[in-house]
Amino acid sequence: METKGRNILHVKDLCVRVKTKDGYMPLVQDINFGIEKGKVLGLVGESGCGKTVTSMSILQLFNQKNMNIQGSITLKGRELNGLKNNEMRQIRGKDIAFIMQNPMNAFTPVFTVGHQFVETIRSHTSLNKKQAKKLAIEVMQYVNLPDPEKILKNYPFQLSGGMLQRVMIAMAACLHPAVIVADEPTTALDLYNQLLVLRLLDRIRSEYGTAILLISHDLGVIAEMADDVIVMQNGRIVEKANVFQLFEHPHHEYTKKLLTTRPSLQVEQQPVIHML
Ligand SMILES: Nc1ncnc2c1ncn2[C@@H]1O[C@H](COP(=O)(O)OP(=O)(O)OP(=O)(O)O)[C@@H](O)[C@H]1O
Repeated sequence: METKGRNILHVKDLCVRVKTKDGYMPLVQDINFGIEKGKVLGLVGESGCGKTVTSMSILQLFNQKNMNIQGSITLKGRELNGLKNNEMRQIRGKDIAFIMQNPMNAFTPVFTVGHQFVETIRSHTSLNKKQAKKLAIEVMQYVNLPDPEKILKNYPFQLSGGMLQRVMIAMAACLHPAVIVADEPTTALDLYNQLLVLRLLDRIRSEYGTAILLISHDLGVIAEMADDVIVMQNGRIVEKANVFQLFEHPHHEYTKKLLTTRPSLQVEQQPVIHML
């Protein structure tokens, strides 16, 4: 999990501190992990343990005036930590995509889904509007979204959460990023849409070799999807292991406690969904 050479994404000694009136306060510390091409790394831990802070730091989404990020975050060997906003904008979406819990937050309410999809494609490619729209439709067909032309004409609020999440995944997938950071991508969805989204992510991983950092509090999702898992508690990694090892022989007391509350989603026991 940590051999830097094979890792597409490598995080070393990450420490994130927030500025307060009493000085800097650590939110996450000593975070070390790597993800190889085509692999899924699960990140689990209770609410507030630092999962989102870790993912936002990887994507350099924090305002550097309030947040101090130390350590190294390399994507295909390139250091991301400390890059300027305009440099990160070139990388986000193209080389590393972010899928967040609430897809509504990913879209601007005042523009149509199509406008936002096409502009995202155009900001990373030399395609003109017509070509970008064609690509958007192709990718939406790839993720089995019904009637892509109609969806593109909709505003975000006109689509269901599940539909919007799949559009966001289509947007994330269309530029074949090396890494997808998916922060609780299924939490806001009903079971049917959870399954669709997980299968889509798995398809993108297997077809494009995309590495996925999958953040979830749902150990059922992690068990289905992840190759390796890291467990966080109070801003630190307390355990790292292969998924089978973690579920069968958890070492840390906190991991054992998490596993006793294990739910929920048994993907293989669900009816087959004919979409992929
Ligand atoms: N922008 C911020 N400024 C100050 N503190 C923050 C900020 N973002 C997160 N925190 C704090 O950092 C800690 C970790 O939060 P984080 O959102 O990473 O947790 P999480 O594991 O993702 O939780 P959840 O599962 O509920 O999303 C929490 O104590 C949170 O209050």
